[in-house]
Amino acid sequence: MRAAAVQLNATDDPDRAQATAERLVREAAARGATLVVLPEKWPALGTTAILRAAAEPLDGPRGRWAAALAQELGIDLVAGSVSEARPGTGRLSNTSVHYGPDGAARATYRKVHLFDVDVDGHRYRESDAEDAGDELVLTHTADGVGVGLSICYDLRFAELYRRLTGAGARVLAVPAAFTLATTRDHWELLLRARAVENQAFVVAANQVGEHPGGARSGGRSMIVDPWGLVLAQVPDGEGVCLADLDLGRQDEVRRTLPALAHGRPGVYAGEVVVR
Ligand SMILES: NC(=O)CC(=O)C(=O)O
Repeated sequence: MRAAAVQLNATDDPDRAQATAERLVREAAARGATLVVLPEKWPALGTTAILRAAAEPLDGPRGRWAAALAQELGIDLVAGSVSEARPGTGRLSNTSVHYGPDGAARATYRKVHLFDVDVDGHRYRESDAEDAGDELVLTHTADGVGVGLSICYDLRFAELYRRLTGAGARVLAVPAAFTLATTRDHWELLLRARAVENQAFVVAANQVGEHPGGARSGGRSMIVDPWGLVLAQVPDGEGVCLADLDLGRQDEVRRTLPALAHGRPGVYAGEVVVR
């Protein structure tokens, strides 16, 4: 199975972002990818006003575009995330949808951990406009491979990925708009840690460059294998990287270093002895 991570720079212009995403997804499919991941908030990124202006219900133009593209190319498309308008609430969700090769929406995940953080000289307050999801979601490709869905800041919460792995994830999808500063110092470290501790492939698609309002994303989209090795990485700028996910190799890693089987969740759930 060949996977791809798309890296782009979203602004206040969803049509431009869609044209870039389409070019890169088509390139990935032409190079043999059957699982493609887009970044977080791939159509538009910037101020809260920009997110609100670009927000759509999931069956809006961006959702219909993603479904049609997945169907035309015959791929599993984890369409990063979009700002989902939730009519009647005045609020948004940061929502990732997996479209199958038949164009059907197979799974929907809403970001559980909102990024309310001051970093890189910027004040991020996702909760100003967005509501957090409260469900973990494992989806399956058309070939039956378990893919755990997550979004960006979720990457810092190891428990989420452990639960997805326990439910059957072999691949962890991480669409992101990781800040420039945290991409530099934390991104690869966290992606490789999630890969090693879950003995899972990680397909991580990041935004890159500056967005209106001053936020900056660090790029370095990558695909990591269950041993923690970086299989492919996008250079600076917009682009796509691809790698073959060898599920047999993953079985071997899980068999020969059976840390997942050695876990003792019953002990972790107990009280901590404090002296
Ligand atoms: N932008 C995010 O949601 C998260 C991020 O940039 C970080 O955790 O660092």
